Amino acid sequence: MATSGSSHGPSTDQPPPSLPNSGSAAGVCIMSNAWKDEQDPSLISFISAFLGSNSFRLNFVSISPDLIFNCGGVSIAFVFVTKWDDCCNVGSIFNRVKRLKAQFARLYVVATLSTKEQDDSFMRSYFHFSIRYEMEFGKPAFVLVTDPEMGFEKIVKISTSRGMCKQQKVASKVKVELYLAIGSIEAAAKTSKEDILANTDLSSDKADSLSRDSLKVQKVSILFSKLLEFVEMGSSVEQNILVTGGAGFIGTHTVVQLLKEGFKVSIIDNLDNSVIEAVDRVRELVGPDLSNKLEFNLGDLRNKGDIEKLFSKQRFDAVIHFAGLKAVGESVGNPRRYFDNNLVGTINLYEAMAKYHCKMMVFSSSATVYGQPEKIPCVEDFELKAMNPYGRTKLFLEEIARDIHAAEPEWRIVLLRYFNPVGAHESGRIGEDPKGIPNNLMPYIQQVAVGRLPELNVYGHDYPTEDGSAVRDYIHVMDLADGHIAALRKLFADPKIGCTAYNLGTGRGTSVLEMVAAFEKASGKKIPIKLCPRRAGDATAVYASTERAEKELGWKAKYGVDEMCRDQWNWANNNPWGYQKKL
Ligand SMILES: O=c1ccn([C@@H]2O[C@H](COP(=O)(O)OP(=O)(O)O[C@H]3O[C@H](CO)[C@H](O)[C@H](O)[C@H]3O)[C@@H](O)[C@H]2O)c(=O)[nH]1
Repeated sequence: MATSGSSHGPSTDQPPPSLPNSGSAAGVCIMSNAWKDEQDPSLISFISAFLGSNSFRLNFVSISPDLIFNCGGVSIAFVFVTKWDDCCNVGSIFNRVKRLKAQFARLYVVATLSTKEQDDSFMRSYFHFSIRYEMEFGKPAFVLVTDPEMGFEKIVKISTSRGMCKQQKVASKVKVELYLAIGSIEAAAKTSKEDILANTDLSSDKADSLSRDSLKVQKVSILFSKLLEFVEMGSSVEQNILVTGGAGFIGTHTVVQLLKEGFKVSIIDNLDNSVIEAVDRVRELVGPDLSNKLEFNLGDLRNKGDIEKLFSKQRFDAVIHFAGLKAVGESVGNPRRYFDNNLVGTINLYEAMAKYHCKMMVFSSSATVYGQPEKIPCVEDFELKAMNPYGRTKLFLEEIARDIHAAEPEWRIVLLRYFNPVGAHESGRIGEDPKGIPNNLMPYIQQVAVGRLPELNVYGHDYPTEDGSAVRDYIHVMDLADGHIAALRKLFADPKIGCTAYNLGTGRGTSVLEMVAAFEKASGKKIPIKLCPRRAGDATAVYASTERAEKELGWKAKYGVDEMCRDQWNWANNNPWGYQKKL
């Protein structure tokens, strides 16, 4: 198409414009094959070139939304309703939206309603059908567009008014730019027609139609560049994460990382095995600005009212579910307490999540679900079995998660099977602080080192291992915390995640005696030991296959045993009595 070399006249031959800040690999745009087939091919090739020039990879696949943008692990889905016919297609539109709403936390329905009648009819239907199709106001966001080529103005306005945009400033800047852009297009369109007439012998009508075509392309290009900015803004919108048991050992370390990664966090914890001082220290570690994004709620998952209170006042994008009891020995003596806490609490949580359409969960499972593994390393698809009531709660909860997902496939659940979490935050301000005599190896060693306990009982010195003591896969709690961030990003990014288990371990086995030696080296303290018979139910050697987590979550443990012992000692040395001032 010729515009006679005009430098400012729009032309379909011009390369698509670039976004000002688009760096390399801005993200992925997935376009529905069906949607693509309904559009004019020139529009699709324009969009494709445009996205390409802005470092967006465009893939055409069969998907239910029309477009999905994924930037930085956040998926934003768009559906375009271009034909509104209130006598025929309303039910199918709302049905489709209902289905997609359950699958995408960020879904926008862009409805083109060019006449007042269509607009009125839409409003009537929206309120009429909202209960039947489980619409809540603003969820999903319906973006009503009167000028199909200028939908972005509405998108920004509506998203701003609904508080979706993190930075109002950004939204208003975009709006100003948009108005400037509209003005410049109009100016460009006029110039273009004059240029065509001045530089060619085309008729006025032909020049008119050419300039209209090119105007259309330019409008589309503006729409898309703004859509992309919106998507980028959307990806920086704070996601709100509910962390159950967030005051505990793994919880506090994960909350620090979540806040540092830009998430907003609400903790619910009954402080059964933790103290509020741990949350105060998390606040101190992240500083006042990030601390403002952390909320603590004293509550118990067994109490439905506590959960309801939480969900009814804010929307959560996902839940990381740590809350639960974890002492093997105690569970043998009091299984009902374990079933009540771990099972009932989790079932209540699922109910509230379903009611409030929050269907993404990262669940704290455990390597305990492998029982006594027949082979090592443990691979996620090994047969599962439990050895004690605590282990059974983890196994049941994994099964419950799989059943829920099988019945309602829109759920996305990641089951993280922790191996042996140890270590502490490098600051030495937060760490593990079990109540009573510790059951686990490292807290026990730590208490011997600070003089709280006289010696370590080494359970088993006749195992068929190099030094006769049992072998485990110890993992630094900060690596574990990062594993949760990776799992969360995976949940947001991958609609096909389903219900998937991942091992979080290092893939390396260390014996009890090697661990004692490493701690002695890190602390400079002698740890007196007593060789004792094997502990009932202990496996000889357990360590993880880390392949699936590496491949699918892009996560790998960074720290070795020396760093684990260094940080554990730093915590113990600075807090010999844990979070208590003194005993
Ligand atoms: O005072 C102690 C405590 C432990 N050990 C030994 O140290 C090793 C590690 O024991 P932990 O109790 O620290 O950890 P476990 O491997 O037994 O269990 C941990 O990992 C399991 C999964 O493998 C479950 O998740 C469980 O909840 C969790 O505590 C075992 O050989 C144990 O016998 C001692 O010798 N002395």
